[in-house]
Amino acid sequence: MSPTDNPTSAHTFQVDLRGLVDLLSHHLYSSPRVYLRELLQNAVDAISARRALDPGAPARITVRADDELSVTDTGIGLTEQDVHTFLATIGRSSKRDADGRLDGAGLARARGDFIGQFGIGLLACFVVADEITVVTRSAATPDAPAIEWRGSSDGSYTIRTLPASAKPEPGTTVTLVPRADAAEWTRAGRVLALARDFGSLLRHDVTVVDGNGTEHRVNRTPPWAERHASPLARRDALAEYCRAAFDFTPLDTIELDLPLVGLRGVAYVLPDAAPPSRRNGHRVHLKGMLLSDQADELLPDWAFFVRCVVDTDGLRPTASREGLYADETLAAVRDALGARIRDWLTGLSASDPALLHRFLSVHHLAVKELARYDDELLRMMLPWLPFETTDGNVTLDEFARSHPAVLVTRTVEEFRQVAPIAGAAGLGVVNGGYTYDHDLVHRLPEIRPGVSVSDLDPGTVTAHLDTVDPAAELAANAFLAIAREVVGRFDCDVALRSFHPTNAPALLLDNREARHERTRAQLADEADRLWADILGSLRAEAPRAQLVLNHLNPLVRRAATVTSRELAVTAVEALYGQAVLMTRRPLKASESALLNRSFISLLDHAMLGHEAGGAGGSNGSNEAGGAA
Ligand SMILES: Nc1ncnc2c1ncn2[C@@H]1O[C@H](COP(=O)(O)OP(=O)(O)OP(=O)(O)O)[C@@H](O)[C@H]1O
Repeated sequence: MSPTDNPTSAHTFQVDLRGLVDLLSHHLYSSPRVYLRELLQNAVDAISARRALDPGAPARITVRADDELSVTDTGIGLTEQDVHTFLATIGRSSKRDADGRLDGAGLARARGDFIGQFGIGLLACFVVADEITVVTRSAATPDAPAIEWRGSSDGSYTIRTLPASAKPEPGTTVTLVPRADAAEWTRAGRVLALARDFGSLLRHDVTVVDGNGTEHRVNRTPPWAERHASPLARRDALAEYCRAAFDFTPLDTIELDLPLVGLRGVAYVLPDAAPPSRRNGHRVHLKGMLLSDQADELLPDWAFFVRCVVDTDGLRPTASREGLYADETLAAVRDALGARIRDWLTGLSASDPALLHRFLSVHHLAVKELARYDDELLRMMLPWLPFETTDGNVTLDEFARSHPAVLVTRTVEEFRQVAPIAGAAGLGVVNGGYTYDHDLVHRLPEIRPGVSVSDLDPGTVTAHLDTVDPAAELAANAFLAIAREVVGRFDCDVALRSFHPTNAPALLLDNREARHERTRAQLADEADRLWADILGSLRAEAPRAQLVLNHLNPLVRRAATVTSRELAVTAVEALYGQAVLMTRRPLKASESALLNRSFISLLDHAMLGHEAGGAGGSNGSNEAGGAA
């Protein structure tokens, strides 16, 4: 059989409109409410098209909400041919060039002048109504008659010519009668709220007329596009807009202006701490029409502390028109807005440090968390973040100016114990015990190359404490020997130094590595052969802990001259025990036993002394005893 015996025939796709509307309403649009946005948008586009021909043409949109809903515009209108070509052909739009392609000049034109571009918007009306009526008269072809088109959700439509008197002026009225299950979307109150939400920044007059004939103005010029009597009045007007749109009073307002994409608006700084995980919805308007109030892709993630409202001509909507299309333009806009907010932050340090501090007092934890992963933010903010230091609560920059060798503790306890003494000895210590702080302080040299940062270790502190004079050291020698013997059992050295505050008798310098090394060594001693070898091979020369006795402290001076060995041992145990307690680290069993023992001995000694004193004698008998 030859191919000609079986001829091919051409067919056209059939579209099941009900299926398409179902698809749109369940999968493309988030809610039936979008029907009003599509109607307003078509009206705006029609006015833009008419004004391109006649710049003085009227520009009014009137929404009537009664038993039925209608939207009337003074736009370009349609001829019968236009109705067949554009209105009744799904996917066809007058807002692209004749070739109708979604690229090249046609798309550029659609994006430049109009909000719509896909040719599916009108279908959104079928989400709330089974029939749409369009009465229209063309402004481009003034002698063309007025046309009435009735489209049904089953895919059929009728068209008829009307007498000129039925529509004396050019423009279009779209009317729909809601289905019973969708009536709530076309009630006057709801329509006004929707119109204000979607259309508050539309650039042509929009009015909603309710069932009583009362007119409600929908849109206004945004405060950033208005002139104000003074910068303060401008700021107030912007803040007022924030209260109305977002329901909070901003800490500050940052004006946004990117002429290349026709974008203007404001970033509002949140007055309360927001977890960075909570992404802020920004309000994005496209040629005045609200595209989304949840657009989180407009700003870089780190800018979680602002909420924006912007109106732009240059960004693309997705087909649902509820989000921004992710293209290079959006990426460039995000970078540019990020740069603007960063400029605000850095500018604040010079122009309004008080505000910067207010900002950081609210957002510093979140800023710190992000700065660990975001190098840019780290560079920008680290010098400004408040840290607890031996100079009080200061920024790292301030701190590093007086202490180019920054020391940082690993725990809050270490800081509490060492800071007063290290501070008095002229050392600069930062509390690295709070979440993120230790990591962040260590990154300071990346942005301040002259600064060094190291973890606080016992040797550094001891080296900065004043040595005592040799004669005093010699006089205390016997006591120090007993002290070394007692605390040596805890892998601890003893040193005698002079330091402030004088009411601190002793300081236990101990760091985590040293503690871990000692625990490991202890395990090695207790372990069986195999494990002892393995643990032994890991042995490192870790610094021992150090008990530094304060020669300026009267109690220590007295203890150093005690002649009774027993009392000297008790004194060392008590001093060591108290110093361990001051570190606030958990006590080992042997340390608890030592504390108990020293407490009981001291009590015993005090009572003995009391009795001896009460009997008129001395406590010399005890000093003579001596054996431990
Ligand atoms: N109020 C109106 N005045 C004049 N023409 C209109 C009006 N409403 C719709 N049209 C015509 O009908 C066409 C289809 O409208 P529809 O809303 O379906 O798509 P669109 O606005 O072109 O694109 P989109 O799907 O992106 O909204 C429009 O391109 C326009 O030519």
